[in-house]
This record gives sequence, structure tokens and C-alpha cells, in this order.
Amino acid sequence: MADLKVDLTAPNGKKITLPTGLFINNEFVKSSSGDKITSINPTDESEICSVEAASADDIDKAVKAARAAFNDPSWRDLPATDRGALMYKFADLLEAHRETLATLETWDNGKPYSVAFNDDMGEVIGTLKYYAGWADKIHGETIPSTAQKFAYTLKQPIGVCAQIIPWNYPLAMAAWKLGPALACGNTIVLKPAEQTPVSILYLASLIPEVFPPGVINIVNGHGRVAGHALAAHMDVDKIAFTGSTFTGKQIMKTASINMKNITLETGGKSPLLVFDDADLEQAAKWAHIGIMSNQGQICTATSRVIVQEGIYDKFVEIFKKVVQETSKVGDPFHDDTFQGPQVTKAQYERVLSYIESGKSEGATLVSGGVPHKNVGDGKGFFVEPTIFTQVKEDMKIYREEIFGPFVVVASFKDEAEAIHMANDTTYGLGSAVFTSNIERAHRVAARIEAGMVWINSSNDSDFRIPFGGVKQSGIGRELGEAGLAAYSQTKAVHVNLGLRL
Ligand SMILES: NC(=O)c1ccc[n+]([C@@H]2O[C@H](COP(=O)([O-])OP(=O)(O)OC[C@H]3O[C@@H](n4cnc5c(N)ncnc54)[C@H](O)[C@@H]3O)[C@@H](O)[C@H]2O)c1
Repeated sequence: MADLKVDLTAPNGKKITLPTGLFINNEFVKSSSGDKITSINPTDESEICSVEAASADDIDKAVKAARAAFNDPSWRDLPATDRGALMYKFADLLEAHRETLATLETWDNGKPYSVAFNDDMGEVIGTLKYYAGWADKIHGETIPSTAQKFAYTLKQPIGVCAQIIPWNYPLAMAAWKLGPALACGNTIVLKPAEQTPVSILYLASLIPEVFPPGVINIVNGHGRVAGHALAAHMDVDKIAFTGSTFTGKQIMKTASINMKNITLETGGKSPLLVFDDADLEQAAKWAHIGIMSNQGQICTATSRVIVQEGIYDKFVEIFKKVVQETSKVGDPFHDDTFQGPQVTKAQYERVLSYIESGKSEGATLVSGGVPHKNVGDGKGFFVEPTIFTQVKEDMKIYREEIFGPFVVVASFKDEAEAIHMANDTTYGLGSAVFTSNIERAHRVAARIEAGMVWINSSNDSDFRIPFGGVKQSGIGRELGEAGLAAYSQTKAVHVNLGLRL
């Protein structure tokens, strides 16, 4: 449809024709309700464009398309090696459009262009290729039983998978979800976050060059309408979600209607422990990466730095210097920018409200704590990277996920207290331990209640290694071989070799 695209000129001068429709059955279509989402540039608060937003009826159409594709021999019976080849082809196509995709990601989300181009697009392409390689290596087992029985298992796809993703890594989160689902032979309805609807539409426009109609459907829409309709749909077999713990719990409840298979990756308040035998310069640099990257909008952000008493003051001094010297806030299209704007006004205001909370609860503000107004004409959702020290365990800023360039620094006496403080949270996603004592490093790693522990690093994620949380940080694993378990099911086949009744 001619009117379902828009010609754009990005802030870096790149000209892009962007489809704006709902991507269903390899076509862009209008929303049946006429509902739209307006995408805002967080750097200057200008409007980028409006895109179609799905109604429950549109979600039903997308699910029907995915079901038809799942049952179609062109997908169902495609040899797994050929399925992998399609995934490689798609990854190559994304590589060819890397600049455009990274441009849209930066424009819509606010992350620095160098990060979008190198890190996020590297993750997208790497993850898809990694899972392309798995496609023909997913197989069952033969199981010894009795002389009269032959038993084996089949690994089969789950069916129609709904995937609901957040705004902090729009393209990378899509790749984390699409990769294992496609490798296992499922079909997909993916709903991006309403805050970042743009880059994924460009990705969708490349799908018809590779995949049969209905295999991947991408429907922008609001959480409470389109997201809810996916969770509630009786013909969706699986739901995978990344976002807030609050929404994860709602989805769990809604998805129980037909007992959907479920994977959740939700919030965190991840600890980073610094023992007095650690390399303090390295600990400070990794602590900076662990919380200030991606504008602090990382589910595994090591947002609670907990330092042994004897080195507390020295660590704070080094850490403050690293943050102030490295976290250059600015226009995300400038080469020297480390930190762009928060994704939306709501997130910006949320971070500022936690700054007020930290001050009123009596923590000590040692850096930042104010909006950053030196970009362009002073508009945009920029916050100075913020450090609070002398933080107590009952303070809101110590306990709640903030999702911004905001870190608290607390202290511990000994190893037992460090472990207690690390685990004193409802979350259990990431964690980090800095020590030069190899025995302590592994002892503490085993005791921390978290899905991931980094020893002497932080947020060093890797698509070959399982990712996910415990406690209220999620259910199931993404990435690595473990990520395949979320998208396949095991069928046991019993063969009678002569048992007569
Ligand atoms: N773990 C993460 O990676 C992650 C990512 C984004 C946000 N968050 C946390 O969540 C907070 C709020 O952010 P948010 O409001 O964008 O997150 P959210 O959980 O509301 O949104 C994430 C996704 O869920 C969808 N959604 C929302 N309500 C839904 C519902 N009832 N049913 C189905 N889908 C629904 C949204 O449309 C979006 O695609 C952040 O400040 C941060 O603390 C965490």
C-alpha cells in the first residue's frame, strides 16, 4: 500500500524509506482500528513518524498467518540445514543494511550510533548466525530400555510463538528471540515496544527476501492492547517476554488461559561486589561499564556496587573519576558520545524522581543528580550520570530497579555480609565479583542468587552463553544451547519390538 511508508532524513543525513504498517504474512497492512504510535526522537523531542498500532483483531490475523505458515510444508518439512541457510542469508542481508538499521536505532532509542552500529548490530548478526548453525544440530536421543523396546525422542518446535520485547535493545532483543525460535522451526508473532517501533519495521521489510509468508510477523502495538491480545490468544503456543517484572507477572496470569509455554526475562537490581584484594582501577572501570552503558537501561545493570569497608573511600574516589571522565553525555550521533538521552520523557522523569528520593532519604550525592542541558537547544531527555554513596539497605534507591545512569554504592564488612547483601533482593539476574583470590571468587559465585555471575568483569554478555534470571528476574534461559530448550519440546516414541500380550 502506497501510503504505508514514509520518506525520512535521519539526523546523520541518511535518507531512509520506512514502511509503517503491521507486517503480517509478508505484507505491510493497516491497523483495523486506525490506532497509531508516534515515535519521538529523545535527543530533541521531535516527531520521527507515526506507525500503525495493532488491535486485537490484527493480532488474531497475525496469529492465523503464523499458524498457516507453521502447518505449511514449505516451512514444516524444510530440511533443517536449509532452514539454517535461510537464517544465514537473513543475517547477511542485515549486515548489508547495517548502517540504516543502526541509524534508525540511534534516532529512535537515543543510544550512541557507534554502539548501535558495532555492539547492537554485531549482536544481532552474531546471534542469528550462531542459531543458524544450530538449526541442523537439534536432535533427540535413543534410550536403552528392554530387549523388546526401542525408544527414541524427537525434538520438535513448539508452534506459534509470541515474542514481546522491550525498548532498550530493540533490534538485539528481536534477534535473541527470533534466532532460537527459527532454528527450532517455529513461527513467530513479534511485538516490539511502543517506545521504539521504527528500526524493527525496516528489519521486517527485509524478511520477504528470505522467509515464506507468515513465518515471521511483526506487529507494533500498545502493551495493554496488542501485548495482552497475544498473551490471551488461544492459538498461541508459547510466549516469550522481556521487560518489567510487573508486566511479566501480568503476562503469566493472562497466558495461563491455555497454559502457554512461557519464558520471562524481567527486572534486576544486580550487585557488584568489590573485595579489598581487587584491582581497584579495573573494578571501577567495569563498574562504570556495568551501570552506565546504554544510558543505564540494561536489565542486568550492576546498579548496586557494594564495596569492602577498608577500601570504600578509595574506590569511590577512583570510580567517581572514571564516571566523570568517561561518561561523556551528548548527541548520540557524535563520535565521542558515551551516553545519549533516556529513551522517553517517562523514563527521564522516572530517573529524576529517584534522584529526589535518594536526596530525601539521606544518601550522599557525589556526582550528577541533575538533567544534562548542554545538547542542542537544551531539549531532550538527558541526565548526568549519577552516583549516590552512604546508601542504606532500606532506601528505595538501593532496592528498586531504576533503569537509568544511576548507581548506589554501599559497603560490607566481610565475605558473609557481602553474600547476604548481594542476595537481599527480590531479583536475581546479573551479579559481579571483584577479587584477586581465586578461591573466594568461585565460592562467592556459587553462593550468589543470580542467573549470571561475572568474575572480574560486568555485563560482558555473550550470545554463546546462557542468559536469564532466578527469583523475580525471570523464568527460563535465552542464548547459548540453553536457549534452544525454550523453543523446542521433547516427544518420546516407544516402539514395540515383539512384546506380545
Ligand atoms: N528487563 C528488561 O530488559 C527491561 C526492559 C525494559 C524495561 N524494563 C523495566 O520496566 C520498566 C518500565 O518499562 P516499560 O513500561 O517499557 O516495560 P514493560 O514491561 O511495560 O514493557 C515491555 C513490553 O511489554 C509490553 N507490555 C506492556 N504491558 C503489557 C501487557 N499487559 N501484556 C502484554 N504485553 C505488555 C510492552 O508493550 C513492551 O513491548 C523500566 O523502567 C525498567 O525498570 C526492563
